[in-house]
Amino acid sequence: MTRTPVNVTVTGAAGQIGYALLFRIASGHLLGADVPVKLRLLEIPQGMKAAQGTAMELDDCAFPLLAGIDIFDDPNKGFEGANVALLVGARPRTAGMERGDLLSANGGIFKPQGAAINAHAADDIKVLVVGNPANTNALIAQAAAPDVPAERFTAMTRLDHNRAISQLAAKTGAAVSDIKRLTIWGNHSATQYPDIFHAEIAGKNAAELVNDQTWLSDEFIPTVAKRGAAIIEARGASSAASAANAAIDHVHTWVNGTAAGDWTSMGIPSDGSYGVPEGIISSFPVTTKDGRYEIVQGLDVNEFSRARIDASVAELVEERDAVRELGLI
Ligand SMILES: NC(=O)C1=CN([C@@H]2O[C@H](COP(=O)(O)OP(=O)(O)OC[C@H]3O[C@@H](n4cnc5c(N)ncnc54)[C@H](O)[C@@H]3O)[C@@H](O)[C@H]2O)C=CC1
Ligand SMILES: O=C([O-])CC(=O)C(=O)O
Repeated sequence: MTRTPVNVTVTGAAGQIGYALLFRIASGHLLGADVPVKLRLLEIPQGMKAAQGTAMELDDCAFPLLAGIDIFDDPNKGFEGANVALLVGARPRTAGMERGDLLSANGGIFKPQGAAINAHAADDIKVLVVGNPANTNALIAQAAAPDVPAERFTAMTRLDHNRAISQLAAKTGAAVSDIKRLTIWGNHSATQYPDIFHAEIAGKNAAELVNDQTWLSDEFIPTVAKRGAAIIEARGASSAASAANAAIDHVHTWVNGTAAGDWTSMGIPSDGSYGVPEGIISSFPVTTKDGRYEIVQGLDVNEFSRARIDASVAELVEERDAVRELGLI
């Protein structure tokens, strides 16, 4: 093992996504089978004991790539030297909580974490926000980190992307590996828009192959957009292993690149492409190479897609305005 270990900070390490995520990071799935990692686990004081228990289990796996584990309840220490930060810990919505309350509670988490990243992370820091509302939490963290290039703050829509591929494969009988160029646009919420108009199945246009507008409008889009709620209903707990898997996919693709002829979906600060207001953290089709991403340009957006992208972006604008009013950005 000759490479310098990469420092990976994971917040919410004692939570259910954390438990599904840490073992895969330590076994090399996040960055590659030849990249040693040092884990920095960040929790709140009440989560420290459980995080220590998870660290004991990580030790017990004797992962050859795991070069160390440290556990913190202070973000300034947790993000020190971080090259990759996975912001998973968040305040869940509880009964009677309004959306404003949720944004405000999460502001109390993501603002100080953004500031700690600004002050202490490595120069090449890459941030993925998983904790909900992921896009707006990413915006809050990014606004608190003015010295870090804004494009390093991303939000997770890869779970939605993977869910959409799986639903499309089930409908068409195709293998998931034959499906390319699917896009999630907008917010990681029920307004998101999974777009198959540019997707390809074994090289053929997916929308033309499916040729079923009713399925698209009444089944595919709502199934993907409301899958999180369906999992909660079925499992009695929110998606954890699939969310952890998507976080691994997001960072792995960001660092190692998209395959030729394909793209992925990431929540990223808009540069104004496709009419999405600049600065909003919205999901786009992106290609990645050498640790950088670029929005896929020049796609025709039909009327059906335009209305759905606009609706999801309008929700993001509302969330941005709400956190602005709360003084969080
Ligand atoms: N973007 C996406 O696609 C998805 C996002 N999520 C979101 O991910 C988040 C985490 O989910 P779970 O692991 O299931 O929740 P969980 O409740 O099991 O774990 C959250 C953990 O975060 C910790 N935590 C809370 N505040 C913290 C802080 N300030 N610093 C460090 N740690 C903190 C808690 O102590 C807890 O251990 C939730 O917000 C959930 O809604 C879940 C699935 C998919
Ligand atoms: O809805 C939730 O709380 C979990 C989530 O984000 C998802 O599964 O997409």
